[in-house]
Amino acid sequence: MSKELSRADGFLIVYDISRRSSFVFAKTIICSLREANVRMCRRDTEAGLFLIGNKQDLCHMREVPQEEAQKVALEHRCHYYELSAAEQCQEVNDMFTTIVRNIILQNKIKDKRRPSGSMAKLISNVFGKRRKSV
Ligand SMILES: Nc1nc2c(ncn2[C@@H]2O[C@H](COP(=O)(O)OP(=O)(O)OP(=O)(O)O)[C@@H](O)[C@H]2O)c(=O)[nH]1
Repeated sequence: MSKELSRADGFLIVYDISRRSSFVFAKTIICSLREANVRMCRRDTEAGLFLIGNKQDLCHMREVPQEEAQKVALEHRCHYYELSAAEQCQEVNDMFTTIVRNIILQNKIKDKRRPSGSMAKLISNVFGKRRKSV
């Protein structure tokens, strides 16, 4: 995984519910992101993954059952949404708001877990801020 990708707070992986090949590709991406987390021992600080089934308006041509996508999402600790970007503008907005809120919350939790933050606070409490010598 590149440095830029490893710093990401979250990933939105969008597939087309009427094209199974796009779902298969989405699964490949999810697996490689989670494998990278394991390789880097980042289970505690892993990025949020959001699996999104788009083109819900084409459900009469559906090739990916919702239950199957939900199962994959559950297996890989992803949040799951299904919507139509073309017809559900408000749902898309709400989804982005939820995703951003979720990432902010996760970052707060990660910050609390990070020992270096509290160690830095402890050092600054003990020694105070360095003053310039006169
Ligand atoms: N019916 C329907 N079509 C959609 C929806 N969202 C996007 N599309 C159409 O899907 C096509 C691809 O959309 P893009 O925005 O180009 O998405 P992309 O991920 O770049 O897609 P690719 O070009 O296939 O890689 C366009 O013709 C869009 O109009 C949707 O919710 N419903």
